Amino acid sequence: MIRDFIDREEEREVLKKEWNSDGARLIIIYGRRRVGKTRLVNEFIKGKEGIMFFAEDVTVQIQINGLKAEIAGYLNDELLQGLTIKSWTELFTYILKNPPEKRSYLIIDEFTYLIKSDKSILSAIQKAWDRGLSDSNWCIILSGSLLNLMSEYALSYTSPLYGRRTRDMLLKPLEFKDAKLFLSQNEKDSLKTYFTTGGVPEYLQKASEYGTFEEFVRNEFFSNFGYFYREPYFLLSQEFRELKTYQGILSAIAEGRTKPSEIAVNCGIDTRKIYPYLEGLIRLGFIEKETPFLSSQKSGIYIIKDSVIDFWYSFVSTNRSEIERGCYTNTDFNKYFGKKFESFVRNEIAPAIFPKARTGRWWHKGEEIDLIAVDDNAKMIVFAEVKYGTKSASDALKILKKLEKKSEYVNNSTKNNEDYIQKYALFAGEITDKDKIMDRDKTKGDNYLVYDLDDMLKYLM
Ligand SMILES: Nc1ncnc2c1ncn2[C@@H]1O[C@H](COP(=O)(O)OP(=O)(O)OP(=O)(O)O)[C@@H](O)[C@H]1O
Repeated sequence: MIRDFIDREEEREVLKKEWNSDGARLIIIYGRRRVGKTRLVNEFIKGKEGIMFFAEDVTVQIQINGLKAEIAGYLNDELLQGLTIKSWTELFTYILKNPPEKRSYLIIDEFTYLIKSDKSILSAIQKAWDRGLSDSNWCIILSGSLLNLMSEYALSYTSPLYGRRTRDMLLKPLEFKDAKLFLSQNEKDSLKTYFTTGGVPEYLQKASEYGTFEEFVRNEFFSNFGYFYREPYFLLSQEFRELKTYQGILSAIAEGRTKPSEIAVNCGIDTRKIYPYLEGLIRLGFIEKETPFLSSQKSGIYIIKDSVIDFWYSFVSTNRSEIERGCYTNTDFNKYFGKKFESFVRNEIAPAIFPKARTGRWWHKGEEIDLIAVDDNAKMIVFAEVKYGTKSASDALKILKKLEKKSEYVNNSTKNNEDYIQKYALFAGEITDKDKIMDRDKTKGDNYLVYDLDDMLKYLM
């Protein structure tokens, strides 16, 4: 079933503007596998004319013949149909000399398969572009999911396409407010599913087949035949050759070893040599480097950003023999959800509640604050604690008082917030008798802020 197209309004707007601009356009769309690049392009071309070419991992000559046939068909060009074309330069020279009369799209999906077979396609496009293709009616879109190849050959400063492309677009996974539209689970289960799949449309589609989170992970992660059982292997093996090192890195981080030196030990390599591997995983969007907010500290820790990778390395990779035997029965994911809930609040809820603030996590010498939001215009700083579970009003008050005390460390270590209004917030999954909180300590007025999941989700509407 093809479901209704969800969100991507900004991206569609950008593509529309490109289409309506004068002259040829050269757009590069990239993003992780399954994120929706092909679907976005398919939505964009509705009601327009042109060529959509799906590149395959085959020989160069087959790739050239394939694109040639598509172009000849679209331009109704029998001469081109009969020509023997042996190189990308020949084909793009032909395209340059025979432009379409009206605005037309030329989309190459999985462009990285062409780069992989023969890098001369890049200079062939560049030369044609410089010799006049840039004045034609073509709106060219090159889309790719092998992110290391896209970064190195299509996007970098040294790429022949650099300076020619009119737009590049990194397609990111959807945020929760859109991701949940795929699912028919209740709000809590939808959030758990989101913490497991991230906002990757194809994964959400898979999850939409299940009414509960529990049913979904049991069938699709913790089963030999599940969709996700081998997915991380597939994703990594498409991008890298030294699979063992990358797997070692992801296992180490999932187990909480987040410093480069700890990760390197886990992989059995020298700390200095770990950085290129970490960079490769950052390019894929699988991990990210985090440094403490409001600090000049450059060295940071590495955390897993991609939820499927995180969940898989947290639960599947370490329990494979039980899963293979069909007897894995874990249902306690609270520690994992706690971690994901924190980043969800930092990345999606805090920007919705404090849209003008800079936000981040702070830590220093064993002390940690889950979220700090600094609004320089309003001269306000909000310190926040994030708790996934259920808290009572009296727990909440204790947490907020402790947080207020802890915030002094930040003031002491950064020494620049003295004249800012300071507020203290608790974000919790559920808060029983929430209304009592303000009554407990009238002196605090609205400097104490409390949000449960229902409050938070209202900000996403
Ligand atoms: N915004 C969206 N709304 C609804 N469904 C979507 C959306 N984006 C993608 N999908 C669906 O998710 C699935 C994966 O999308 P798509 O094939 O476009 O991803 P892709 O990035 O091109 O993947 P790959 O790089 O692996 O080829 C498809 O079934 C598609 O219809």
